Amino acid sequence: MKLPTITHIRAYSMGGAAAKIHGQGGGDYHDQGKDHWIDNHIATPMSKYKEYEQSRQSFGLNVLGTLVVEVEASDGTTGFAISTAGTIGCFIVEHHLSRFVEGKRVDQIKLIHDQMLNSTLFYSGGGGVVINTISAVDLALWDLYGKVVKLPVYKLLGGAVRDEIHFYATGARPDLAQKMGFIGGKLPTHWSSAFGDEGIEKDIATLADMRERVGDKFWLMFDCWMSQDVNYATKLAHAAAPYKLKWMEECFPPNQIESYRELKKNMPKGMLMTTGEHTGTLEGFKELSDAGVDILQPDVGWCGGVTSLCEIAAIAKSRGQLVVPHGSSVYSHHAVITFTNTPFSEMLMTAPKADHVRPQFDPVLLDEPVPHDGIITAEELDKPGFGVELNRSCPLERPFEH
Ligand SMILES: C[C@H](O)[C@H](O)CC(=O)C(=O)O
Ligand SMILES: [Mg+2]
Repeated sequence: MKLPTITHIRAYSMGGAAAKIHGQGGGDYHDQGKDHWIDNHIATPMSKYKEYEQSRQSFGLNVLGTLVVEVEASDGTTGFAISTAGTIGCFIVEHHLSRFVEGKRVDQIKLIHDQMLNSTLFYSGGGGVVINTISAVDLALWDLYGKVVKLPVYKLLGGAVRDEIHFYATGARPDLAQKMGFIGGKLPTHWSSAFGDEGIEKDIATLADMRERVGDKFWLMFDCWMSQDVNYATKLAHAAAPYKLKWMEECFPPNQIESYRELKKNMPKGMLMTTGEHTGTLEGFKELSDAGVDILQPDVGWCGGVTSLCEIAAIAKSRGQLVVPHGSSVYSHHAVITFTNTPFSEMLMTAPKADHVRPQFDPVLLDEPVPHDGIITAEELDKPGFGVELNRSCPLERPFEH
């Protein structure tokens, strides 16, 4: 089969600081409206500042907005993907990365990926918004390739190793998630090391209440969003053990490798230590794996795309660790269904009260599959590319046409 070449790459943004409209969700899933559980006094490294304690949006968590990358092939087929990078991402795509994409054949994804990573090293710092942007391009390329050869991405990656994906839910209401068929519920912690023992007592009270509601078997986890120090995390983990907490997630910022190593030594037996959603390099994941992280949690939209996610999964596999990506919907589903070390996956509950299942990237993707009774089947993923379409009724802007 003679494959077409890529003729155009285009980058659009929605929301973020550069936009007039906020609270739309999309690729920047933290950009939600008022009174959403995801912005209600979640513990963060900024919690120590009174004025930034209540809301993550107050310190700029939704400042980037959605980036949409669209690629077009010489046969007229288009592919696209989204991530969190907004207008900054648009600039990087149109003025820098476009040179590595346009003119290549649609199957030259690994070559383009390597060129994008190496050419941006001088300003990427090995992560952050540059890697988010590269991820969106990588995902768009996989989508295009799949649409050209009329195969779902998971088949291009080697095929499914299981018939269905089982999900746990992240949100404020694990008790409701249980009723919706999920296998577990991950709660955000609301208090950080800045609040000392009182913070621990308050989060344990929430955990105890949830344990009471969901019974003994349902998984409960804590997502600590980089808000702790080793001492606090150790105390919280031990206080949570009687309530059968399954794991402690992202207690520290991504580069505090020694803190993870120390916590791993201090954890109660059987409790898992997880992290990775803010790590953007292969080297970073290797260090986390070396430190004994039990579950690596890359975000496929922030770690270099599906191409990087497969490499990260291999690092975890080589040590008998799991890789359970951070949210990211279809972009994760197509990869994890091919991984032998991803026995379950995450559904991020973007409904304001976490009381029903809403597609994670609503409203930007059309036909985004969601779990029913906590499950998505391989069959549901059987559409070319990632099997989703771009919702063109969203207010997309193209600020840097090249
Ligand atoms: C709930 C967390 O603070 C964050 O918004 C999402 C996350 O880290 C996760 O799903 O994991
Ligand atoms: Mg997390």
